[in-house]
Amino acid sequence: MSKEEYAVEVENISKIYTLRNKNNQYKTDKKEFYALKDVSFKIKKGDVVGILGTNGSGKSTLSLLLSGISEINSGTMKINGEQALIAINTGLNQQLTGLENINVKGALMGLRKKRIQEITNDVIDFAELGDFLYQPVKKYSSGMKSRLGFSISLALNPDIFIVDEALSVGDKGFAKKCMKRMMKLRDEEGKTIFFISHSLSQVREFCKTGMWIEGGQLVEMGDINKVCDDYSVYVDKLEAMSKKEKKKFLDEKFEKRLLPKKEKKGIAKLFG
Ligand SMILES: Nc1ncnc2c1ncn2[C@@H]1O[C@H](COP(=O)(O)OP(=O)(O)OP(=O)(O)O)[C@@H](O)[C@H]1O
Repeated sequence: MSKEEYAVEVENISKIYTLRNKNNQYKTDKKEFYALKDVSFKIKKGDVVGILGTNGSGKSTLSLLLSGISEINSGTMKINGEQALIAINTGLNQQLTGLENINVKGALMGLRKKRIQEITNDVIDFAELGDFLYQPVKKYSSGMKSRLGFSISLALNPDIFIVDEALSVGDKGFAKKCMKRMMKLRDEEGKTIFFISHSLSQVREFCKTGMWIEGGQLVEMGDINKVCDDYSVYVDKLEAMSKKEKKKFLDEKFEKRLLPKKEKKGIAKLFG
């Protein structure tokens, strides 16, 4: 591991996505909005961060940025160490078998044959997929893909793990085994872990720091229990609203995420 105190330092990062308008597919009718806007934080090495937020708030967008799969539109991001994303639908080539996927990933990372063999042995041992490792991934169930993806990321042994709802599709036994392994990463190996889950009890139990993202912005960061408490109050408030009130509230919130025309021109200039 490198000497820096922080595993991740991000300052004012934004991610912009384009939305197509209803009934119209012309370019001029596209809307741009902030999936994330001006998010800043620093995470110390060895911290275990639970990312909370309602549907569409920007959690997965952040996980893709942190893992380097997606690029920021503005701001700065410094990642000190190797990182790996563990998510339901990323990183596996559907046409290749489980074993071929391991080889391709290892080769892309420039690993030696011996290291790839070690990783393969670890995956065979942890994923418990048996003969399915010789089948193309497209023949896997979603739970089996999650087993393979999780096992590959574990075997690669990065400094920073980003876990995005990966456990939600696995069976109970495998989810339990993964949690146990992740606790070991946390307690004995001092890894930095970002953990996205809609299960507040799981997040409270596993994480030290809470990060609440809402409407693409960082609302609160701090002690996990405090952030979970405040987030629960918000969710309860939202649930207590009538359907109409809720729609109005969410629409207004979304309006705030749209890029104003003036700003849009500036961004277009900067990023082509
Ligand atoms: N590739 C994309 N193109 C356009 N919009 C996108 C894309 N990916 C996500 N979005 C939008 O960006 C916003 C943030 O999505 P994101 O997936 O980060 O939310 P989330 O907090 O992970 O939600 P959930 O809890 O439902 O998984 C949403 O409005 C989503 O529709």
